[in-house]
Amino acid sequence: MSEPLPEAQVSDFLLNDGHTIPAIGLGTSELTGEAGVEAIAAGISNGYRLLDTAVNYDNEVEVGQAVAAGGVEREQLLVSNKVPGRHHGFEETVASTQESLARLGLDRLDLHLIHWPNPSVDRYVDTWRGLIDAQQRGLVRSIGVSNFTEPMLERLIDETGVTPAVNQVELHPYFPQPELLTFHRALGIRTQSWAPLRRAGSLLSEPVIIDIAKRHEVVPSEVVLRWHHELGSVPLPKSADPARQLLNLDIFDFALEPGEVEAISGLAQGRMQDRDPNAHEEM
Ligand SMILES: NC(=O)C1=CN([C@@H]2O[C@H](COP(=O)(O)OP(=O)(O)OC[C@H]3O[C@@H](n4cnc5c(N)ncnc54)[C@H](OP(=O)(O)O)[C@@H]3O)[C@@H](O)[C@H]2O)C=CC1
Ligand SMILES: O=C(O)C(=O)[C@@H](O)[C@H](O)C(=O)CO
Repeated sequence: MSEPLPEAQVSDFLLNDGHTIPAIGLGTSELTGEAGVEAIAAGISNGYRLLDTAVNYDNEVEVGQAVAAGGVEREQLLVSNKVPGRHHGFEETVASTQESLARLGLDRLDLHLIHWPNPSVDRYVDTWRGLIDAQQRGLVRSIGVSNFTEPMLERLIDETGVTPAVNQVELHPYFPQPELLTFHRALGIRTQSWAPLRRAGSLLSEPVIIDIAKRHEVVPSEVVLRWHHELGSVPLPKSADPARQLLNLDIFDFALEPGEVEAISGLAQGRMQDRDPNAHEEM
């Protein structure tokens, strides 16, 4: 097993609720079974202190086992989960959170998100009230959302008075979402990036990214993940491979010039797939 990074190399961001969050996390979708436990435990050993999961990843048990076996104090780890669409509703959300804690073998989630707004169902405000209640009961430390648009965020705040700490959204150089990030900054909402490497397809072969990587003597994936950091977002790269997990963590010993950040954002071409939250819904 590779040597874990010194703690100092994974900096933290402040959330609007006064808590902090690591500046990078390990995405865990598709990390299931024994191999999933090993990959997530390797991530913890390699230095990840934020684990991103979801009820719908069917790996809460594996995440819990990795946390138990990862060799790091529980208080040093942030476990982040997501409420699925089929559990939307006030009572349903509280019950869902308690069931998740049982599967994870934890007494608290550090961050809990509404996974998708599902606007046609129109229960995301009730679900948000459920997360507020779960937080007040001490079941969850920080609460947030995922795949929410500006109007949806405004509605949550107008109707409940509670601003999400986080909005986790599809974000990568092909889909830089500058307006949404500006909106988040104005409201003090921390952005998290899902698919931050856009699943490591053509993005890592883009000439502009290769050139910037050569200039900084790093590799393209490090440039892309540093781009997220420069934008103030928390990328959640998923990797089952311990060497690539370590590589993805190694983004805190160089910085991109503003012109480089702008050039990378200039690769914008659209969403990765039909995941517009105004239309795409998941139960
Ligand atoms: N809130 C939401 O609706 C969503 C949340 N998410 C979250 O975001 C996480 C990350 O998103 P995901 O869709 O997995 O996509 P990513 O952009 O993280 O890409 C993951 C893919 O890239 C490969 N990879 C990882 N690191 C490298 C590297 N350094 N060089 C080359 N290839 C690499 C991985 O392969 P390998 O494992 O072999 O390294 C994997 O195939 C998810 O795991 C999940 O936690 C994702 C989608 C939606
Ligand atoms: O992985 C997640 O969290 C999801 O919500 C997925 O369903 C995601 O939207 C997806 O399917 C990406 O291909």
